[in-house]
Amino acid sequence: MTKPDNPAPAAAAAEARIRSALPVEIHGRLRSARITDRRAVVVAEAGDLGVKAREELEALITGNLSALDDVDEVRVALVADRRRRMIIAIGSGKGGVGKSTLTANLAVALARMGRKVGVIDGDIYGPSQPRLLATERDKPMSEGDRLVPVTSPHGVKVLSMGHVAPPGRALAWRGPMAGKALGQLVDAAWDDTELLLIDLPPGTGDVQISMMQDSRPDGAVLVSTPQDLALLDAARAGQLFEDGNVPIIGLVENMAGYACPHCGEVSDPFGQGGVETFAQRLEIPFLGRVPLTIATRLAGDAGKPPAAVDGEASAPFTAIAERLDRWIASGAV
Ligand SMILES: Nc1ncnc2c1ncn2[C@@H]1O[C@H](COP(=O)(O)OP(=O)(O)OP(=O)(O)O)[C@@H](O)[C@H]1O
Repeated sequence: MTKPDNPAPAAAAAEARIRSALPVEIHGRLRSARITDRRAVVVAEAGDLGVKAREELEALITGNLSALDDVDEVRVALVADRRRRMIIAIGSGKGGVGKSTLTANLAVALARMGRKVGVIDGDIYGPSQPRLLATERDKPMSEGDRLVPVTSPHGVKVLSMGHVAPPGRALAWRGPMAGKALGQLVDAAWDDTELLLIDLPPGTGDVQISMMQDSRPDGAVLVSTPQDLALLDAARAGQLFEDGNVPIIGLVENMAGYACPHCGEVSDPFGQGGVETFAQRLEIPFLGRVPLTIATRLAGDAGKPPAAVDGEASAPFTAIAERLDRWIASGAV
C-alpha cells in the first residue's frame, strides 16, 4: 500500500468518514477514530453507560464501520473517562410502604443540598413519580433514540413510563419488556445529572433482577413499615441486592408513629421500633424514620413534596437525605 504524502489530511479524512458512517448522537462519545491498513480503530467514551448500552454501542460502531468499502476489520475500545453517574435504587419488596414518596422527597432534599439529581420511576405498572413531582402534564422529548427527562418544578429531573405510555398500556408488558423499558429510562439523556435515584417496583422479580444486571446500582436503600410482613419483604429485597453485589446503604422506617391531628396523641398503627431493631439484627445501618402524617399523603397527591420547603414535615426526609449525601461522598452514613 502506498503511504500518503502528508498523513495528517488523510487521518482527518478517515476520521470524517468514520463520523459520517455513525449516527450523530454518538459523535460526542468518539475520542479517536482512524483507519490504518484497512483496519478501523475507534475509541469511544462509555463510562456513563450500563452493560447493555455498552454492548449496543460497540455493536453499532462495528456494524456501521464494517460496511465501509475501505475497511476489513473494526476494533472498538470503550473507555470510561467520564465519571459514571451514581445510581441508587430504592426498594422495599412489599408494595405501598412509601417507596415512591421517599424517593421523591430524598431527590428533592438532595437537590436542595446542591446535588444534580434525577429520578427514574421504575414502577412500570403503577407509575407515581409524575404526580409526586408535579410533571403529569409533561412529555419527554427525544434526542436521537434517547429520551430527554422532564424537569420537575422541585428542581429534579424525572422520567417515568407514566410520561411515555398511555395509561394502562404498560400493564400488558411481561417481565423482559418491562426490564427493557426500564433500561431505556436509565440510558436516557441525563446530561449533567450526577445522581440517579431509581424508585423500584415492589417485589423481587424479573424487572428488579434485570435492572441490577444492566444498570449496576452503586447502592440500595430499603424501605419498610414496622409491620412484620413488610419487614420480611424488605429482607427479601435486601437479599436480592446482596446477591447482585449491590451494597445496602441502609433501611428507612416509613409510616412510623401517627400523631392525632386533634389531640396530639401518638399512636403506632404499624408497630414501633421494629425496623431499627431489624436493621441492627441484619447489621445494616438504620437511616431514620418518617412518621405517618396526613400532610405527607396530601402533599404527595398534590405534587408538593414536603421536602421542598423547610418545616416539620420535611425534617425527617432532610435528615435521611443528609445521611445519604454522606454515603455518596464517603461511602459511609
Ligand atoms: N409517611 C407517610 N405518611 C402518610 N402517608 C404516606 C406516607 N408515606 C406514604 N404515604 C402514602 O401511602 C401511599 C403509598 O405510598 P407510595 O406510593 O409512596 O408507596 P410505594 O411503596 O411506592 O407503593 P407502590 O408499591 O404502589 O409503588 C400513598 O398514598 C402515599 O401518599
